[in-house]
Amino acid sequence: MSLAPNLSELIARARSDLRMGMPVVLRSENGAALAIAAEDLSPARLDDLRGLGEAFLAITARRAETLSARAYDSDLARLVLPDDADVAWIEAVANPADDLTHPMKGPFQSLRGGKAQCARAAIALAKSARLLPAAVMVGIDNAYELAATHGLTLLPVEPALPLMADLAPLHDMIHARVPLLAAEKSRVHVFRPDDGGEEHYVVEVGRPDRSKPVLARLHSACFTGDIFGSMKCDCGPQLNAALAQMGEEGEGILLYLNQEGRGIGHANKMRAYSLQDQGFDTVEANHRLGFEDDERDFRIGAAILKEMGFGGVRLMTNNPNKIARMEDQGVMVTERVPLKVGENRYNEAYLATKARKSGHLL
Ligand SMILES: Nc1nc2c(ncn2[C@@H]2O[C@H](COP(=O)(O)OP(=O)(O)OP(=O)(O)O)[C@@H](O)[C@H]2O)c(=O)[nH]1
Ligand SMILES: [Zn+2]
Repeated sequence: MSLAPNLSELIARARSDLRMGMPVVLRSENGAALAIAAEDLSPARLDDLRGLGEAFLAITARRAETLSARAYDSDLARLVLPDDADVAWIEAVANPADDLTHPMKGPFQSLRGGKAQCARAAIALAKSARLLPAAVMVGIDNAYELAATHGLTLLPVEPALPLMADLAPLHDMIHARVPLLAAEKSRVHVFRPDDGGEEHYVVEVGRPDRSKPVLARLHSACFTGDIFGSMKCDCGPQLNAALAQMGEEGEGILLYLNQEGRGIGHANKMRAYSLQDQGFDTVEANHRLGFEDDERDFRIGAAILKEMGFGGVRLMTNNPNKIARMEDQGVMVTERVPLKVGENRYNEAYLATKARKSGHLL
């Protein structure tokens, strides 16, 4: 019956359940598990979960590396919860905030041997909910009964994992004229994905010819830089400079992609900033939190450009990875237009790290 949620809707539901601190039931071919995001876990929920069996904490291999814990499942580790582990223990393992003041965490016992699919799904869901990539879990036998009794979302893991990795189709929901200071003849488009994920925005300056490469910027959201004028990065000046050049040329396409913090979300970016205050650089901070250097999905940018009818771009960027990803996805980059603005004494080390570790062009 069409009233029941389909797989993509179940994934969206599981994502928001985790975000609210609710447990979800994950069912894979070799066993089921109950999972709760490690972030904001209440003591009562932890007690209930522990009452169901041997609990463990799933973290990414990146976080395990910092903790010197064994990651037998290659991309993730499943740490056995010691008998006396409480919410504070879980917080300290999942969240690197106090790694320096309390460096002696562990030793940890990691689970090994197969059966990591549910943990993999829990971490993928936590990442897509923009939470810390860590989940408290317990293996269960009675997945259907538990989900039905407690009204929990039940997600089949084998079909869900590839669907989560796929790019959901995006649709141009609405566009309207919005005169901008930098470019009066502008329209703002709202693109919404099918999967209940983030919307993305496009500023179309003028009416660019679809048959020629268009001056384009793929800008990843940076709330602190774009809105508040943070000097920790160069995002605000880059956004303004891109719009100014499009205004001068009379046409261009600015994609404003909701991939805050290189795709880790705003709260996690602020956690990364706090680690940077402790002396870690931008890449190390991401790793300590359990993320890769860059968690953005540039397929979104290419899909929006293609949907709007553009096959080629003159891309305003210093990031060679953006160019490579556009070309992988069939959007030709005929020219790189450098965008070097906004360097200041607060962001010089950040920009130097991006050049040294992430291949950004100076
Ligand atoms: N995780 C994390 N994200 C950051 C940090 N500083 C800035 N960001 C994010 O980095 C992204 C920068 O986006 P862009 O300016 O589009 O991309 P870029 O890779 O710098 O490439 P170009 O600007 O095109 O050269 C934004 O999503 C910011 O929110 C940081 O220290 N940590
Ligand atoms: Zn920024």
